[in-house]
Amino acid sequence: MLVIDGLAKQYPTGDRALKGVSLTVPKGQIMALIGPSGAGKSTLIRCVNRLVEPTSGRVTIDGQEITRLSRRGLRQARRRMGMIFQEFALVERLTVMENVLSGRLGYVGFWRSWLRRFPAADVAAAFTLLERVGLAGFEDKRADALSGGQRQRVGIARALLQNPTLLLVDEPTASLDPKTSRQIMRLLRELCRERGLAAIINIHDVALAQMFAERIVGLKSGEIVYDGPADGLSAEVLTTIYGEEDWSQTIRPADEEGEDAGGGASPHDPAVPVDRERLAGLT
Ligand SMILES: Nc1ncnc2c1ncn2[C@@H]1O[C@H](COP(=O)(O)OP(=O)(O)OP(=O)(O)O)[C@@H](O)[C@H]1O
Repeated sequence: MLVIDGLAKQYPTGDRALKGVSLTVPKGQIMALIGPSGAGKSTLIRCVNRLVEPTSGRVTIDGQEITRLSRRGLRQARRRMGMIFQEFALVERLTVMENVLSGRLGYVGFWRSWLRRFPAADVAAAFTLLERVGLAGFEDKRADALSGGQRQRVGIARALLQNPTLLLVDEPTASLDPKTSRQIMRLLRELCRERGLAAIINIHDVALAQMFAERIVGLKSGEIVYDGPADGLSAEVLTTIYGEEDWSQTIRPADEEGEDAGGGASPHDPAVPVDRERLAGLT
């Protein structure tokens, strides 16, 4: 369980990005964070794992106060927080498998990771995860040869290989087409359910947030102005969050008809033969 209590962030420029945000995200809950540009969504997500240092307030995960940890303690605690970014943050010239295994860097020692020699169990777990995210057969493909949706799947597999209890997801669909965006959101929801993972997803697309998150938190100017169920997002609430607008086209019923429920890789993506022997060299 994640508990955020009175979190505030003032950047050195004077910008007050967060003004005392408090919320609790229970195990297994998917929470979408919405709000206009500059509302503080990214700052909030980054304060949870202290990529951005909060000015004041507390962040606690499963009883451990993250905001009090030393650098070393923080490094260990970050293993439990899987981070998934908009821009995928893959190492382009490395293979899919190598990118996924980099999720274990917080666990294996420096020399092992530098030499990219990972325990056999990690490699086996990475194979299983790649299969789960629909990328079986892509292990040996270079990251820069993948489509946006495939890259995001690699990012998800990498985050899950950490064995996190919480996912921090920053605009996962910002550079994806609408169908791929749905597939990625569905995959995230399924994985959270399967693993009892909590997730905070910073997302601009209100309809997608409504469709895939059970809880929506609306931020405006560093403060929570809505915290409730997805179907509570009325035109009035959206006006409070974003300002006056015609919201009738934005608010959609949570229907997913006509979607591909498999979440697998596109049939147009040629499968790549897996060189298991070469990958065995990583162990
Ligand atoms: N590194 C920084 N230095 C100074 N100010 C910053 C920094 N990062 C963010 N801010 C400011 O903090 C406020 C919140 O920014 P943040 O990026 O968290 O908002 P956001 O809701 O994620 O926006 P967007 O949806 O556009 O990504 C903004 O006023 C922004 O200008």
